[in-house]
Amino acid sequence: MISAYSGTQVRAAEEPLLAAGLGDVLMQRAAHGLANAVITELRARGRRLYGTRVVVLAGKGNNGGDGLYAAAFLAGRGMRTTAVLTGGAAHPAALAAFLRAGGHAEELTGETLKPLAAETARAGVVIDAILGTGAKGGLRGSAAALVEAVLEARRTDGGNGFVVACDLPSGVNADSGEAAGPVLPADLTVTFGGAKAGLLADPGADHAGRVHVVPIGIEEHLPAPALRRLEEAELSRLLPQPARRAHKYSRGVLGIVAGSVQYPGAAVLACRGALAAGVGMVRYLGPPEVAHLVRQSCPEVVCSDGAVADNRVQAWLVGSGMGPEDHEQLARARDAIQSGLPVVADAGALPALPSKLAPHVVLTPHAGELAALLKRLEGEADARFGDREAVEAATFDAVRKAAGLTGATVLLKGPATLVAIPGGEAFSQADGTPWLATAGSGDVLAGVIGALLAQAGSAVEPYRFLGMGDDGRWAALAALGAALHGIAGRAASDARSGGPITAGGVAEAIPEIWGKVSMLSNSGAWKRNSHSQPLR
Ligand SMILES: NC(=O)C1=CN([C@@H]2O[C@H](COP(=O)(O)OP(=O)(O)OC[C@H]3O[C@@H](n4cnc5c(N)ncnc54)[C@H](O)[C@@H]3O)[C@@H](O)[C@H]2O)[C@@H](O)CC1
Ligand SMILES: Nc1ncnc2c1ncn2[C@@H]1O[C@H](COP(=O)(O)OP(=O)(O)O)[C@@H](O)[C@H]1O
Ligand SMILES: [K+]
Repeated sequence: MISAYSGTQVRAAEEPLLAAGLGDVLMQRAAHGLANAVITELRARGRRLYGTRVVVLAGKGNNGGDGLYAAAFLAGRGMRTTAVLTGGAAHPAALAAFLRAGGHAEELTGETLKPLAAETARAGVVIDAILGTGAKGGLRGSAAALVEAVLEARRTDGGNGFVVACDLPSGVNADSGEAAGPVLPADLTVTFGGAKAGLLADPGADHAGRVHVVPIGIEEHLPAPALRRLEEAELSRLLPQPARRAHKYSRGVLGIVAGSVQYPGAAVLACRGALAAGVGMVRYLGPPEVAHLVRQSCPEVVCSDGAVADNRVQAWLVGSGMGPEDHEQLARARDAIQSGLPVVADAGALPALPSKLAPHVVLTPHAGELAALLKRLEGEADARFGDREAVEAATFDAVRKAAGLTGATVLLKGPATLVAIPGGEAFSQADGTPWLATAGSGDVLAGVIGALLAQAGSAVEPYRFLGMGDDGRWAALAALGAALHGIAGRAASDARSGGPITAGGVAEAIPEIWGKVSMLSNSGAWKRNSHSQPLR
């Protein structure tokens, strides 16, 4: 699991070591990790260190100090290093070390801005150490002008050096991933002590490139993370496996209220997602025309046009492919949401939610749907997240806000899919490929999460190892679904040499991904019944 922290959490964890006079030791460790990452990257690219030009953009604080110490180390290895001092001053000891090592420093001024921007754009390596966790707001003033000029020079002259962000791309908010001003996008972010939450949430995640965490000795002082990312070890532990004496009802039945005469395909794709994700049985409720199509495409599904109350299930999925005019389906969706069972509420169910929900209700909006939901809940006049762009500019805050206002678990779909419960645990999964942005892909995801909810029952124990409160399991389940969906999408594309995929293709890829991920677990996966079948 990747654990990510707010800037404040990391700074608090540094406190005891700073109080013990270890500030310079921490900085040396950070700088060393940064320099080593640069060397590893250059070697991986088949580039020589000797003579390669490095420009470090160094702010006046400790982030700039890290960058200057790292550049001093690289100068000692024969790299040609220039420091651009962006804040009118620099960390004195780090600057002295840099100059001693043979580095060359330039002050950023009105006159030097253009030539320094051109030099930065041409450099083989750029270390962005303007601002770190001490930033207030985005880049401003001459530092902002420099980054804009570098971006412009790269656009026009095509510089292709790689950019390494020191701790986080300067101007990205460590807590939220927001970026109020210009940002130099990094190929690699080397972050210290623990990943920053803003590196796992867009737009910060988009600017960060690959994220590499360098331990500096503060780790034992870190609290519970602000944001988690499940990796293979956790996924394999959390994937349900049928017990030897399982029967279809004990494995979990998912009721699906989805699709409409206008969008019948959504019902089919949701069913396919659910069937691929290990559920014991799917019951479909909807108009006869849609049920007919579902039967033809998925003969495993039991269809009816009955009422929610007449169907015994362990979880519901409602809303995919439904519009505001589908009154009968919407009435079923409301009944399902109020049943007290775990529910995925997707697409068309989102505008028709009851006012107070609980974390066992998982909402699955994309950014546009989340904006509409928040606009309704906050009131149009006060809405901070009134449109898709506003949500995309602050995804982590938006998803947390929606969880807080609704009381539900909220999953915001996107390149980094975020999941949050009210006032608590949050996850970020970025396992997919942009090819997943294809019609019907969200319906498959809703089916997958529905199937996981149906299999999870009320079990709490399997999630304890994640170190969260009990409600956090709803977020973990949703994150597990997003991860499966993302990995399956990537596998489906890889099987076509990286080419496009269809939503149906994603569903088809899920069982094999499930099998592969489960095989990684040797601790015995999640067992609902007492007689478990060992994994082979
Ligand atoms: N505390 C420590 O001893 C350690 C800190 N570390 C590094 O130090 C960084 C944090 O250092 P600082 O607290 O000095 O803060 P920064 O280096 O992030 O920011 C420095 C200063 O920039 C100014 N500033 C803030 N917002 C600005 C903006 N929007 N535009 C222009 N200037 C702005 C402020 O005066 C601020 O104090 C971390 O990100 C990490 O890289 C690491 O070296 C590990 C140890
Ligand atoms: N750029 C992207 N990179 C990776 N995954 C993406 C990207 N854009 C969208 N996705 C994923 O694709 C799915 C799209 O869902 P959604 O927008 O609901 O599609 P639809 O409504 O057509 O079913 C989500 O799982 C989302 O996380
Ligand atoms: K930085």
